[in-house]
Amino acid sequence: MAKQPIITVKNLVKKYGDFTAVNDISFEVYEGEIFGLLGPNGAGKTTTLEIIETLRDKTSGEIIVDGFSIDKDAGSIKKRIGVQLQAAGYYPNLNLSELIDLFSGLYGVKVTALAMLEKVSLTDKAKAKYKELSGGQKQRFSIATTLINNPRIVFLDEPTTGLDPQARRNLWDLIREIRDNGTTVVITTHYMDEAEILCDRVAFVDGGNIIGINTPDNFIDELVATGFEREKQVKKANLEDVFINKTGKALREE
Ligand SMILES: Nc1ncnc2c1ncn2[C@@H]1O[C@H](COP(=O)(O)OP(=O)(O)OP(=O)(O)O)[C@@H](O)[C@H]1O
Repeated sequence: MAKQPIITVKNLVKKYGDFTAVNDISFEVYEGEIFGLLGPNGAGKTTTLEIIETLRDKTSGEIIVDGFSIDKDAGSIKKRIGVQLQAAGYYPNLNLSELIDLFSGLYGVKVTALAMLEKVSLTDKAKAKYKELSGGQKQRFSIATTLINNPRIVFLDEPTTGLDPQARRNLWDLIREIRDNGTTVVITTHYMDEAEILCDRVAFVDGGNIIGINTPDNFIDELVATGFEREKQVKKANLEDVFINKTGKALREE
């Protein structure tokens, strides 16, 4: 079946004064995939995401999200996407359940707070405040808030930064589940192991340019075909394998 683009970015440019942060990039995200934007600090990933999310103005270019043009119909795009809020948006006196109720009210949709928390395995924290959560729980809660309006696409900006190996794996499972339930996922990450395992396709961004888009497998095969060979790994496991082996796969956040 032909892949259907759900996001089309054409010749996107973003300048901050004289500085060009995004330099005429074009790419498509296909419906139902996990698409990764990878690149060093300052490459332009967050700027690109926030323009697609309608949170930042572009300098020029064209963006279509789920059939809607960002120039003509940003409101329809907002309704169809899920975006992680900055932690500052989580009113400190409300518990998780109350926060979900508040957000669903703002979106004008009816959801059951416990059902949303169930999706991210946080029902036992329904009465807890955001600040009382561990790093992994905070990320899971933040992902739950992106799902409230039953979006067609969710955007996750470095969702696993700072998490321990168990929480990271748990979040990968959650992100795959979101994709398998029919929601397209756009993610940024600095972890290449994560992108290789999780993303269906990735784009490398550097200095405001896209320097390649492909599946992780094809990228690796292309490099190997040039004669590249990684230094031989003499050991069959690494320290992370030891960590997981000794501490188990279960989440340690209670
Ligand atoms: N509001 C702004 N005003 C001026 N320059 C900005 C602004 N926002 C971002 N930039 C610059 O644009 C460039 C791209 O920033 P951006 O945050 O998009 O990078 P990034 O790829 O997401 O980086 P990171 O991996 O560090 O999050 C950087 O050089 C940054 O300093």
